[in-house]
Amino acid sequence: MSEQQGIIQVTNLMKSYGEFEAVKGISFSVKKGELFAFLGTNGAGKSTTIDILCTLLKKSAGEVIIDGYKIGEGVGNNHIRKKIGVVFQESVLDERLTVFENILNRGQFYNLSKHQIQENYQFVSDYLKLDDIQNKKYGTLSGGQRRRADIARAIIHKPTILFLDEPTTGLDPQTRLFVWDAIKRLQEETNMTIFLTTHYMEEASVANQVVVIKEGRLVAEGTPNQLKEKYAFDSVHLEFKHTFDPEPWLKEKQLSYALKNSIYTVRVASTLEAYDILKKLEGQIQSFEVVKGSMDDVFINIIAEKGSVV
Ligand SMILES: Nc1ncnc2c1ncn2[C@@H]1O[C@H](COP(=O)(O)OP(=O)(O)OP(=O)(O)O)[C@@H](O)[C@H]1O
Repeated sequence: MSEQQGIIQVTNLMKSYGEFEAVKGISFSVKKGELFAFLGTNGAGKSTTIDILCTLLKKSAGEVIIDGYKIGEGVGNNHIRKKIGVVFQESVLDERLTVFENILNRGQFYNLSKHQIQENYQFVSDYLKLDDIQNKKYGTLSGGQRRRADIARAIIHKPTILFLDEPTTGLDPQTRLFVWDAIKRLQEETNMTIFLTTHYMEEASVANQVVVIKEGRLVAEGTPNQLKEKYAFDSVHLEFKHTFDPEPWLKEKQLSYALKNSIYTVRVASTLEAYDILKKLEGQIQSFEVVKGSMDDVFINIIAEKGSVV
């Protein structure tokens, strides 16, 4: 496998559930060591795709190559399973066992020696800070503690690729930051490839590569910056004094705008252009806010089929 080819290569992947086509021929590639964000609305086909990439679900058509091995052919699936770790939306740990016992079991599943499991346990405990929960039964843990244990279990065999299906959904902001920090450290310090689905756009904004799918089709891909350039824009939100009607002025200046709840959202090429508008309309403005284009805009605009909101 060359660096160019990518550690994950998906070509024209399709999956049908009976008559229903959940994944309709998607192609993309993930480079080794990158943080890859796989985005889409609910029901877009993200979990279906992840389940296929993790060898848990059979594809209907197309080709998937992971770490040089084809899914569904020869020893491909066995090889792939040893190379990947998976954190599902739903937990798969045993509620009656402690965190340590759960992780130990998983290590034995991979035929790791006792010594190797101990060594790897230190490694995962360092990243997920397991000391305070390792002797607690999984069933008694809070949501955030469970997530730490889930990720620890998924990486006890030090996989090359870690699949994370919405790893931070439902966590409080502080726990979310902790889990996110552990994921980023794993990527940066161990060169683990991270394949992530998330509904949090601030997480996607630090990915190396982003792919967006909609109704089973790939609708956009690129780096966060490339996508922001294409689908997001800076804007200035303006509320005017009641005595002033801004529409003739905005039209004369050929500015693109939208009006909602008496707030005008005016699209600008840069925050400097916003400054220029504010200066020109000084005296007529009740309040204002200058807003930088974000990954949220990117997502909303892509999903709305490139329709811009102003
Ligand atoms: N076992 C199944 N049988 C029939 N349809 C299914 C099955 N699993 C998923 N689907 C359908 O396939 C589509 C894609 O589902 P999938 O769970 O892959 O979406 P998703 O992008 O992961 O959504 P979410 O963000 O809500 O997790 C949905 O319309 C879903 O209802």
